[in-house]
Amino acid sequence: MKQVYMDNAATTKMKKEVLDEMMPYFTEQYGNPSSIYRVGRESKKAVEEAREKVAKALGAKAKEIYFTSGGTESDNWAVKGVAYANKDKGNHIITTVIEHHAVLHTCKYLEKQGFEVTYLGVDEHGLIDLTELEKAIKDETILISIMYANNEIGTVQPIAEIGKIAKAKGVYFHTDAVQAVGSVEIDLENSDIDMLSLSGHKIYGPKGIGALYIKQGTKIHPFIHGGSQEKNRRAGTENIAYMVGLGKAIEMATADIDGHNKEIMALRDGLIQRINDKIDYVKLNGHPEKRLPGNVNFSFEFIEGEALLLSLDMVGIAGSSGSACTSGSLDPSHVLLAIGLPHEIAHGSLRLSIGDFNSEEELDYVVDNLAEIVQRLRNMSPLYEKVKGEK
Ligand SMILES: Cc1ncc(COP(=O)(O)O)c(C=O)c1O
Ligand code: FES
Repeated sequence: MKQVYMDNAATTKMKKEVLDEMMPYFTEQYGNPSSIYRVGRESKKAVEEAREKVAKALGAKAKEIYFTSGGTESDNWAVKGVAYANKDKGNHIITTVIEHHAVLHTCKYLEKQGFEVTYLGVDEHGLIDLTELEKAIKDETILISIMYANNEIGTVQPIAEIGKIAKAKGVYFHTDAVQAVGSVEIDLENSDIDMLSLSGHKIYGPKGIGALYIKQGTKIHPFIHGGSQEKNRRAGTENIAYMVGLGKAIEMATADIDGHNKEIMALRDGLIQRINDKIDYVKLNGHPEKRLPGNVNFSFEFIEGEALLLSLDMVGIAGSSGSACTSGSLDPSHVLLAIGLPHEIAHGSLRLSIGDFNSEEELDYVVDNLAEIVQRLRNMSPLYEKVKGEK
């Protein structure tokens, strides 16, 4: 059966070029970077070259890049690390209600440890209000953590403006850029971002590797205690092959962001257009313009997301939904509720995230099948029959 993978925001298929660069570090190049003999020195060199690549892709200095096990660890480190290191200054953190759980659950944990957290709301498109942010800052505020782009609805926040506000008030600014890297130009040297999280598996690199950018001079605690790796801040023998993979993946993902976005956006806009044309009672979630190039998120009235996903899977299409059944909790997505969707509409949502391996022809297959499935499911819905009858 045909397989169409449209869940690139969940994870991406690793590129062959990335795997090729990683391979020698599993076998011949096995040295410990901390050792002084040749195989060790070669590993050290590979790690530092990978760090350079990550730094270059983000306009940062190599010494400001710390390898981690992924986006989740980077977020945990940034938020907890700054909170604990700056307790003498204050105990207040500002974030948003639409963050990834890696930030939200970390903040919930910190609340139990005596920190106070303000969760900013968002408008119907998923954007925060800058005036509200400014008003939320108080003398005790030590950190603002706001994601660059949202993983579910793709909305891109006004990061430069947030950075300016944070800097003017002398508050650290962390951004979770796991979904943004490779899709937006990032120039850290000329930004007011103090910490930035990224992850390998969202940019055609391996899973289980990521990085945290920590601007020089930022007061932050180490995350893992032990050996002297990562400048005494994140101990443990380096996962060299994966670091090399992340270096290659980010180099490829940022080589031509504009050109790449044009291609992906053409596919995305075509998909949005065709869904709007072919299916009624639909709503595009997220910002009409300020959104990630590959993100498509629709709500379909009179539909259960779970039934939709299972039916799509039966014809080989992989997408995702903010519905309870896929998130493992009873509530629908906190992001869809935060943009004001009623429960029943949030339940009927579908995210299709387009990536480098998708083609125009695949989109035709998706739209044709989606239209058919939606109609079939709606024909089983008494509510839909009632609304149709009234029309
Ligand atoms: C916005 C965002 N932050 C953090 C993460 C977590 O990254 P990782 O899977 O590398 O731990 C993800 C991925 O699910 C994400 O989309
Ligand atoms: S769609 Fe699965 S619980 Fe509603």
